[in-house]
Amino acid sequence: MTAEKTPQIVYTLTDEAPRLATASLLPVVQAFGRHAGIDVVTSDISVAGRILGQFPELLTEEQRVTDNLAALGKLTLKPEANIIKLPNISASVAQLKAAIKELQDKGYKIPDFPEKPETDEQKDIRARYNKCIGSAVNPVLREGNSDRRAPKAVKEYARKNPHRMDEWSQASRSHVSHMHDGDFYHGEKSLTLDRARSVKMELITKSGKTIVLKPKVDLLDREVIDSMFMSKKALLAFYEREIEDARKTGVMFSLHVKATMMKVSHPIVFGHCVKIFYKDAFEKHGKLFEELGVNVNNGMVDLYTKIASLPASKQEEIKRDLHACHEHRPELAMVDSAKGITNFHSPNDIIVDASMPAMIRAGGKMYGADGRLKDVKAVMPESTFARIYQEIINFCKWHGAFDPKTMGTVPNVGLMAQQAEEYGSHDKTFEITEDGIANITDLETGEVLLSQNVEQGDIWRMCQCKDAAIRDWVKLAVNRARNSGMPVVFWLDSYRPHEAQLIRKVKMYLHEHDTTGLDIQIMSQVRAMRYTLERVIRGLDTISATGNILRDYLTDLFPIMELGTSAKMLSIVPLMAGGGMYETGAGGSAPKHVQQLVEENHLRWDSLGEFLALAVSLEELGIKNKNAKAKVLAKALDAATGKLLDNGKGPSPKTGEIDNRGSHFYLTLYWAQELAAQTEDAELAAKFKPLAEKLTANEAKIADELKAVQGQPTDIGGYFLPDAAKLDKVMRPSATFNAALQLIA
Ligand SMILES: NC(=O)C1=CN([C@@H]2O[C@H](COP(=O)(O)OP(=O)(O)OC[C@H]3O[C@@H](n4cnc5c(N)ncnc54)[C@H](OP(=O)(O)O)[C@@H]3O)[C@@H](O)[C@H]2O)C=CC1
Ligand SMILES: O=C(O)CCC(=O)C(=O)O
Ligand SMILES: [Mg+2]
Repeated sequence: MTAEKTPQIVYTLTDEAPRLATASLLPVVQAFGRHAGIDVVTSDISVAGRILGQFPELLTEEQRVTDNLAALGKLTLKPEANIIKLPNISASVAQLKAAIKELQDKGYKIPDFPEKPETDEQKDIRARYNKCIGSAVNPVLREGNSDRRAPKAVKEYARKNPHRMDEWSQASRSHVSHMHDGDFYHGEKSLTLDRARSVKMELITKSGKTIVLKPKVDLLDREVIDSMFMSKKALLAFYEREIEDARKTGVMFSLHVKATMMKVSHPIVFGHCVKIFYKDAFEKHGKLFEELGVNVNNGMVDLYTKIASLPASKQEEIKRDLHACHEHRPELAMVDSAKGITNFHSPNDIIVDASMPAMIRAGGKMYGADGRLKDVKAVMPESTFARIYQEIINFCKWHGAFDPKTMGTVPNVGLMAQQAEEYGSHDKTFEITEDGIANITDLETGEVLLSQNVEQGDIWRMCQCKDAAIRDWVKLAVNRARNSGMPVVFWLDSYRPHEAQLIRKVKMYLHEHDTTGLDIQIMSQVRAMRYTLERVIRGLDTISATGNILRDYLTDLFPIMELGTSAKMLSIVPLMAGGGMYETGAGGSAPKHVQQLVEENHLRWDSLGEFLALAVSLEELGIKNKNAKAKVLAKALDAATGKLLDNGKGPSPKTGEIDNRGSHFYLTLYWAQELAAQTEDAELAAKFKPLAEKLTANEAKIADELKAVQGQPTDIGGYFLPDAAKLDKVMRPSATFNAALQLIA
């Protein structure tokens, strides 16, 4: 991004499949945009780029990259912001280490990841790397609340071309297990501030020490703050019970967390489960594991990597002992049964928002080690949100699988602005070192605002939610209700202290709007799910207005049921400062897709989310800058996207059939045809006519050129930092298509 010129649309360069797709789509977008006087500039916020941005002093002049994320974060606070944000990796420690290794191998002199930082220098390095772990991008850029929905054309397409849904049986034994006490829900305390205050978080230990965990947090007037903890004792007892229950009853065991977004608490929650499951082996080898620095909060992959340095016989012994644990444990659900990757391999492999819908779509089943689909106990320790999944499972058992041909749609209006709720909790989450009292205390007056009795090992955290963010969220929900004609349900549980505070604010802020004729209700999550599903099967639509976690969970869950994937969602973040961020889809960066490209030169990534986001971005830009050409581009793009869906020109997962590049070609063809045919702007029509003609005449030839490259391995020169020239060559393999694009260059 250049500082001297104000970019009009910022297109982010991210990771994995979306990064690859960008190499093919962006040149088209830039070429089209130019004719409306729009500069489409890029901003690299990939995990590799973010790592390099942390160590400018260790890099050569050419290697150095600017801190694009910080710059983009600032841009979101300006009214002219117009950002297209593609999904990016929220890195686990294992992924981060792999990225560091790749960069080092490429000659970037960045330091190793310090496992156990001791010196000040190591601590500094670790602190910089910590900024690149987990969900590090989204909370910075999402300076607005979230509006995610399936556009009408997409929903219609799904109704006409329903995806596969596996059957549900009433005899299914699949279920969700969550804690009934001792979790974050159970002991939560919450209040709304009476004025701006600065607070500290401190632990007064039983032995009389005062440990300041967070010296200062500045809070705004009317902000909601929460203090909550998860009891380690209760969590371990819960795991013991559920593991044993799965064994006794003969269902598979699976664990589901969101370790990327809850990047401090959930890895700990995950690690405890692994240690309990393999308790005997951990008891026997615990000391050795400690010496090796094994940390299964990062998954069993960490253990296997670290023991690889041991003599072969010792490794064998450990593996035998781990294996022996399986004899008195239930069968474990697999992430990849062909490769022997279990549910415990890495916390990032079992991200709730993606893993639970996949299980529900598969008739409540997951894969076992033998590659067969089986009933499963889905363990999600935190009760707050786990219950919605049990409710939808109950519903499927009773009513059978959803029917994409007839089911209604469930758009979401999600609270996430200004680091709302869990997003802002990472630097306020602590693993308690000693029994004591955990206080949130006013720095000036010494008043203890919220207090909890905690024990060693408990996870204590504070969440915040700013008043302005809540007010904006209510406004967005009302606007969406008005514009769509759909009822809105706020999924809020009055028994949960944080949400009781929100309910008061929602009721208050609803009065700021004209809600005549609108159907707006507030229900606890379980009731809201039931109510919504009763409508869904009757073909009725219902907007869910939720907090941050359910925003994430529901915007994968419903799209996956309705459309087969969350890639087809329109995902808008109206920024509170007046700008817009247009996210693409609601899912992730599909690492499996990269593997297929490298092995078979086929990219199955569907850029529909990008097409939808781009159309809204262009339209907004047209409205704000009074740029009529941008509006024409937007309208033509929407029409082209509709045509692409109607003609079935989305990518196929199968090598040898149309892939991502093929679908980009068809989008370009239809977009050019629409522009050539429209009558609103004669100049644009004249400009795009030759391109439309050329592409139309060469359709078969280009489609063949794009298919011909498939079926053999290819090289993009890296995983986290692909080689730009190689990427360009792989992602733009049709000479005829590339030459045609020159017509509008
Ligand atoms: N907004 C963001 O930045 C987000 C980032 N992430 C990050 O993405 C990474 C991977 O997450 P994971 O949980 O595996 O989820 P993904 O959404 O990347 O993958 C799950 C599956 O969804 C399908 N899918 C998702 N998007 C598309 C698309 N555009 N086209 C076609 N299929 C698609 C694919 O299924 P199939 O191939 O079977 O068809 C894919 O294997 C993590 O690092 C995670 O943190 C996750 C969510 C949002
Ligand atoms: O920030 C992340 O890691 C993922 C966010 C996500 O899954 C979503 O926004 O749907
Ligand atoms: Mg998500």
